[in-house]
Amino acid sequence: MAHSSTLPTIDLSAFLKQEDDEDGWKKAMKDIHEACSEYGFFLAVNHGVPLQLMSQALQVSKSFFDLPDEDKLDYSLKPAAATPPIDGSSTHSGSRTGIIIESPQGDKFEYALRLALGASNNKAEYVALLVEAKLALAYNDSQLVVNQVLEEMYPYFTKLGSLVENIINDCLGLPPDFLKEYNDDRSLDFIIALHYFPATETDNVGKACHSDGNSITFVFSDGVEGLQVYKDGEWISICPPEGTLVVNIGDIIQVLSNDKLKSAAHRVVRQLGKSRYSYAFLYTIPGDKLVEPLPHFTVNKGDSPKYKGFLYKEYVQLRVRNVTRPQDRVGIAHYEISKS
Ligand SMILES: O=C(O)CCC(=O)C(=O)O
Ligand SMILES: [Fe+2]
Repeated sequence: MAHSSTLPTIDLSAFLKQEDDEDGWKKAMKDIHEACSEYGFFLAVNHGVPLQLMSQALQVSKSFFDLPDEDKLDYSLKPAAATPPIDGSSTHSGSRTGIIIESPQGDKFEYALRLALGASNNKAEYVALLVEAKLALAYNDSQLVVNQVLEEMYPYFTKLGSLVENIINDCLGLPPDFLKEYNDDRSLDFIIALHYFPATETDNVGKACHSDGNSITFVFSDGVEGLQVYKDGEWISICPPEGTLVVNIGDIIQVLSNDKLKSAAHRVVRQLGKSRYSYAFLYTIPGDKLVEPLPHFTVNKGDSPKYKGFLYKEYVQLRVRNVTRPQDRVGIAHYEISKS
């Protein structure tokens, strides 16, 4: 297993090529299992997303975020106009307005809007877009350029999400297609283009320490460092080479697997004098799914569940409800069953 910035780098080509490569396949499975149990993160190469598309996406993102704020805010949905926030308070984080290019239609959208606002409460601006809502967009020139690239990227990431989910299914020893059948609706997956501002002398928080609330996340960035993963009391800086994807397990998989796989804490630290651009693709599950430790990892093995069950949408709402009060933010520990 190669290590880059101490995170394992895994070659996914064995899963993507036509001809059989049983050895490559077995090795990658073993490496992914180890990485996801130990770090909750790995780096992926030969992942099937065209490298040229990834670099084009970063270019497009830079030109979009370079627009004057007034122009960008024209594309922003005002959250207050969308719906009253869940707890009656403002969902705006205060420091910057999230830039959401979206069409305000239906629950799914509003849910995703809150999700996106909640996910980025720090010194970054971002464009978030639901995979399935893209067709409802009213295009204009500036949106078009971002959207074209996003649209082109979706099928690759959706395919990759399903591939990695399947690998995880097999790593966990679940019945074939178990996770695929559980996670059978792609409409809440979304992609975020992020722009982190340069750090100041007094503030370098780009994204505060968090674990991802979804199922699996894929991130790529412009080579400026910033992402850090927490492991054994230390922060590991991750700066993957261009074209490499950062893949991480989210809270859902951690709960389903009763902690067999890890949803690791991570953060983004801004650099002095440098902007940083990244994209995150969030593979989620439908909001009405019950998330609880599966019997395969509890009763069937004589182990106690480590979490109470919950509906995914309830968890999302809890996560974003206190976006203005970081001290009240809720993470997966909220559902932990205490050991005493
Ligand atoms: O920008 C990054 O590198 C990571 C973003 C992230 O952690 C997230 O969107 O959850
Ligand atoms: Fe994250």
